[in-house]
Amino acid sequence: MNYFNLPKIDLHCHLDGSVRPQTIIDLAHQQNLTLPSEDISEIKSLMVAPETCQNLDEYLMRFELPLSVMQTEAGLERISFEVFEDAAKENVKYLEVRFGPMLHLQNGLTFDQIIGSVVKGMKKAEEQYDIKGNYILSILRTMPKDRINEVIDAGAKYLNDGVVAFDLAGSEVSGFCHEFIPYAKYAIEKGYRVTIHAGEQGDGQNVHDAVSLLGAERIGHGIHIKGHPEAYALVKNEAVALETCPSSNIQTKAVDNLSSHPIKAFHKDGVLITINTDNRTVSNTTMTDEVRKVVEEFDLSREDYFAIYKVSVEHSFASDAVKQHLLQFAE
Ligand SMILES: O=c1[nH]cnc2c1ncn2[C@H]1C[C@H](O)[C@@H](CO)O1
Ligand SMILES: [Zn+2]
Repeated sequence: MNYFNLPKIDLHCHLDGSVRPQTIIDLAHQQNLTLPSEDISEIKSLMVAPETCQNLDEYLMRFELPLSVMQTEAGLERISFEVFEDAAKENVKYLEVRFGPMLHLQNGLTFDQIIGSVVKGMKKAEEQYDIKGNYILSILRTMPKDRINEVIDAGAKYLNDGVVAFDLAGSEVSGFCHEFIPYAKYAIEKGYRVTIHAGEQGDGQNVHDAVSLLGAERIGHGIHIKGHPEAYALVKNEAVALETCPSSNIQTKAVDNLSSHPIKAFHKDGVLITINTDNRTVSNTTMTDEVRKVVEEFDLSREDYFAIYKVSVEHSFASDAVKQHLLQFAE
């Protein structure tokens, strides 16, 4: 299989984890910021999480540097354009990018400016390349909750015009969903779709809670439904799609190595899985690499690949028209 030429869909990609190292240097100069180094390979090494991370929390420390240059409208718009450009150039046909608006308040931007800037960058890329996209607004579980509804309100202006869904991200502790029930409910009432990071560092019960308490239609990672029969059955029976990110899962120690990743076992058993990058820079990856790794490690056929592609289309938060467009690329 020619992995580069295959049509691909990425439903789980973080904006701040997918910044080009050169862009960090350019924006730091424009914004008069001092960098730890001017050398691009050193900047890259500060952004890429090592395979020897202890856990998710260590992985999450790699976002500080990119976030430092993501505090202006121009910076956000450029980075958004570039992530769609990079994906389009490797035949990603549809990309859902997520980010945490609350992480971009350091210079006094409003939520409208923050969300408006990334949507503008995405639309510019959609005009130039054969790619379609949408944004997901992530709330960081460890941050104060007092402004969550403000984020939801600000994003509502862009709903189905660049923004489609609500997510919870960041460090994962057991039972976190209980604290977020009113916020997820508010987002759903406003018209957001819901995907939640769960079962990555935390247990399978978090996945069960995300679906049953928060209304998640998709789950970020969801690895730990393995070993939790109730969560496994719920995900399978309710056709909740898992957004699997193989390279990231190894770095964060969600799995020991690729061969022990449950992705193929899930797929063979009818649990809906998708293949995604998580963070193009922090995980030092592309969709081409993620697809190659999964297909080669688990000896998937072309038919298997396109079955997964179709799950991605069906469970994307794209409009029906975009879904029809994406199905044209399927075999
Ligand atoms: O894989 C992840 N799990 C949980 N949180 C994550 C992951 N990748 C990135 N994040 C966090 C760090 C980013 O700053 C934030 C918003 O994109 O989301
Ligand atoms: Zn993620």
